Amino acid sequence: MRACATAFPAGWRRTLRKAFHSLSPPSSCALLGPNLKDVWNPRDTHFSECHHRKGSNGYNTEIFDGKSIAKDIKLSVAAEISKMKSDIGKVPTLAVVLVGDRRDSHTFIQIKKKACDKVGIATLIERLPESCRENELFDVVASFNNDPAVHGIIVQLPLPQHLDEEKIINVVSPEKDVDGFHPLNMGNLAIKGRKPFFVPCATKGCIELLLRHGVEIIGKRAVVIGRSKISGLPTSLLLQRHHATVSMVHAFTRNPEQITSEADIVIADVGIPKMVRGSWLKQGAVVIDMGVNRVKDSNSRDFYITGDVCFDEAVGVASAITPVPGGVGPVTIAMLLSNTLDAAKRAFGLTDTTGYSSM
Ligand SMILES: NC(=O)C1=CN([C@@H]2O[C@H](COP(=O)(O)OP(=O)(O)OC[C@H]3O[C@@H](n4cnc5c(N)ncnc54)[C@H](OP(=O)(O)O)[C@@H]3O)[C@@H](O)[C@H]2O)C=CC1
Ligand SMILES: Nc1nc(=O)c2c([nH]1)NC[C@@H]1CN(c3ccc(C(=O)N[C@@H](CCC(=O)O)C(=O)O)cc3)C=[N+]21
Repeated sequence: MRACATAFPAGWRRTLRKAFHSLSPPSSCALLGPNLKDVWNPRDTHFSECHHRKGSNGYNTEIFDGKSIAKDIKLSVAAEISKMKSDIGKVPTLAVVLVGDRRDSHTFIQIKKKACDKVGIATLIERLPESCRENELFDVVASFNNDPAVHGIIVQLPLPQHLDEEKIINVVSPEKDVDGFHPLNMGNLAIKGRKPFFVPCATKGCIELLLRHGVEIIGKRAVVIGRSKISGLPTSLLLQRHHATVSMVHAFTRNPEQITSEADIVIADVGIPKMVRGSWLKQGAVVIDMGVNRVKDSNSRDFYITGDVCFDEAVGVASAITPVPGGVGPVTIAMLLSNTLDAAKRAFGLTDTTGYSSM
């Protein structure tokens, strides 16, 4: 803590100290319920409609529909916000910080803003130039931390190279950290029995897809390919809290296909288009493809979106797979809305949660 704090200016040290003192949610934290189980059951779990595709071997693969699950979650978030508005005259507010001009980041922010507008979440978007100094970014985050009218804060990643991502994530108030990237939230996710304020949205999206389709996780072998803080690492942590036996594959893993081919559940979060081949999968495995990669079409000047898994090869081998687009992505956005609603409920002293934020 001391080594970390000395790197910040005086005002920031105060903010940090305040954040660290108010951090650890008590184990009886009402938001997450007094007797948190390590298995997270979304309140409205119901099994989604099935779509199938037949492989060349005649084996059917179920295609999980992320869009319809996202729609369902958004409807229940919108209904709660509408009730909140009529009961107390307030709505949740999400603050978004966007640094630089990355096209993909602008697209993601547009998607998030549109989704917020639809369910009644107010947004404040702060755009900073690519060249902005670390202190300017700290100041923006601090002003959102200190503003009681702001309930959730996200700093869109990746940041330009000269900015230290970890330092900036550290100063987002953990109670407003709807991305769930703050080390306190990540640490509490890692430790059995502890309750993070928020779980990262893509991770929740991934587990929600499994639960809604009745995929058994307890005791299963799961492999997560990728260990980023945005999705690979927290997804492995949440899977272990659901009692899966989890292996991690990363850039230094030798023979990844040997590990994936023994897994009941394969989660790909690498950022390499179609890296996971059909031959990497066990017959009957459930595959969650978190990759969202923009690839140039060889026949035109257009780009198309594809996942980390070779979808056509996986059909006929996997028992189920998420498509890209239309799989984890839309559920991730829905989870951001749900986390923001929960942040506002906490701030307003409304303890009932949507059931999507806790475990
Ligand atoms: N659907 C959604 O909601 C979301 C989708 N994404 C998508 O997920 C993908 C990954 O994004 P992100 O996690 O931010 O990426 P990062 O670049 O932060 O992380 C990539 C991870 O993949 C690992 N990796 C890289 N090359 C290999 C390889 N050859 N074999 C095995 N592992 C490898 C890296 O390992 P190492 O740690 O050793 O470097 C690293 O852990 C992207 O396509 C992104 O768009 C991301 C977030 C949300
Ligand atoms: N602070 C922060 N939080 C994040 O959660 C975060 C981030 N930074 N940086 C980038 C990654 C990526 N990510 C995605 C979210 C939704 C879709 C999504 O909606 N995908 C659609 C397609 C989107 C499109 O058309 O481009 C789909 O898969 O169907 C994808 C990727 C969140 N991330």
